[in-house]
Parts: sequence; structure tokens; C-alpha cells
Amino acid sequence: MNLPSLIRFPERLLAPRCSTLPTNTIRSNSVENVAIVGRNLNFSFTARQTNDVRVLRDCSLRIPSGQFWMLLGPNGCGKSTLLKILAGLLAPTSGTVYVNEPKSFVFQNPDHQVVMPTVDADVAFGLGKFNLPNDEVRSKVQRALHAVGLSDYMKRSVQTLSGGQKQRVAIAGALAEACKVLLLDELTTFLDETDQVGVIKAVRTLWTPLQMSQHYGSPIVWKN
Ligand SMILES: Nc1ncnc2c1ncn2[C@@H]1O[C@H](COP(=O)(O)OP(=O)(O)OP(=O)(O)O)[C@@H](O)[C@H]1O
Repeated sequence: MNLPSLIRFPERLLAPRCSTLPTNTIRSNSVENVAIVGRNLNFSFTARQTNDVRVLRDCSLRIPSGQFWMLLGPNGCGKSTLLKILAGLLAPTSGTVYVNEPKSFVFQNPDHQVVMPTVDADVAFGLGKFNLPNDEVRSKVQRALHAVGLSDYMKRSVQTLSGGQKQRVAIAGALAEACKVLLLDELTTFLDETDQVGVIKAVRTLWTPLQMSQHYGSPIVWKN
């Protein structure tokens, strides 16, 4: 995959020099405001009946905090694969990757992600690991759902939602967890143009106070 042709607004791409840089080297080299670093990423799918499918070849990228980036490229060129590597769902065949934590990945198909019976329970699901008081969970869920325009859907069964609404519930779950990196796979699958703009505004609304109070930004990478 030719990465520079896929990422819009690149600030600086790392020169591909070494394919086996240890992760701790990336961490120590990374300046405070870098959220994603990938170096010389290679990835192949191993197929039994056909030759291995080589998807990524020496991909390097560096994404500073506080920016929206978009992966662009033709069908099958490896955009989802790269996002899954950044999300930690796939391990690269070689190369190194660093992504600021916590990070969230929103699947192309929200049915793979929206798992609880009601909207508010689903948004609260990821907060379970933080052992927060109920009031705080409720407040985070309300803020996140408000940000994605679903305040009136708190008690709705997720089965009754449209694809775009489910996608917004999945994004609300990621926002509620105050992730520092949000990876969105195919934002355009279910959301119409107005909803896409709405979601981007929502993300900015919810993240701006975080950026101001905690002095870090939150890059969003989404595939289009
Ligand atoms: N599990 C798999 N086994 C073998 N090959 C796969 C597998 N998953 C994906 N591929 C192949 O890897 C390549 C990259 O797939 P990927 O889904 O990353 O592309 P993409 O750029 O996201 O495509 P699209 O824009 O169509 O969603 C494709 O050629 C695809 O056929």
C-alpha cells in the first residue's frame, strides 16, 4: 500500500529506514504530542488455498495529537487492515506500532460492536472496567449520547435502531470512555452526509474540554 496516497493532510511521514525498531524506542522517541507512530509495517494474510495476500508493505506514519486524519484509497488496498493494526486487533507481520492509550475502534458494521439490549446500557458497557460510581457513569453516558444527538434514545432497544443510529451509539461508547485515539472504520457506511458532519461536530464538542483541561489532543483516523 502506498501510504502517502492514502492519508490526507500528512504533517510528516517517517522515512522507512529500519523494519524492526523496538516499541520502547518508539515511545522514548515520540514527542509529547504524537499519538500514533507506525514504522515499516508489513502485513500479509496467510491463505491456505492461494498464495499469501500481501496487504501492507513498509508503511510508516506519524500522527500528531489533536488532528483528524483520513485514510483514502481504492477498494482492497489495505485501509481496514491498517486501522485494525493500529487498534491492536491484528499484529503486523513486521514493523512497529505505537498508539496512545486509551484508544477506541468503531467497526465498519456497528452490529459487531453494539452488544447490549438498550442504548444507555451499551454506551455504559465500556465504562464498566473503570469502577465508577453510578452517577458518574450516568453523566458520562448522557453527555456522550447528547453529543451524538441521541439524548432521546437512552432507553431504546438497540434492535430498533437504524444502521446510522447504531453507529452513533458505538461512537458514543468510545467518547464516553474519553479515548485519546478514535479509529473509525468507514464512517460513511451508514451515516448520511448530515450525520457524518454531526458526528464529527459531536466528537469535537466532547473532546475540546478534555484537550483544554488535560493538555492533550485526540487524533481521529477514519477510513472513507
Ligand atoms: N481474512 C482475509 N484473508 C485473506 N485476505 C484478506 C482477508 N481480509 C482482507 N483480505 C484482503 O486484504 C486486502 C486488503 O483488505 P482491506 O479490507 O484492508 O482493504 P480496504 O482498503 O479496507 O478495502 P475497502 O475499501 O474495500 O473496504 C484485500 O485484498 C482483501 O481481499
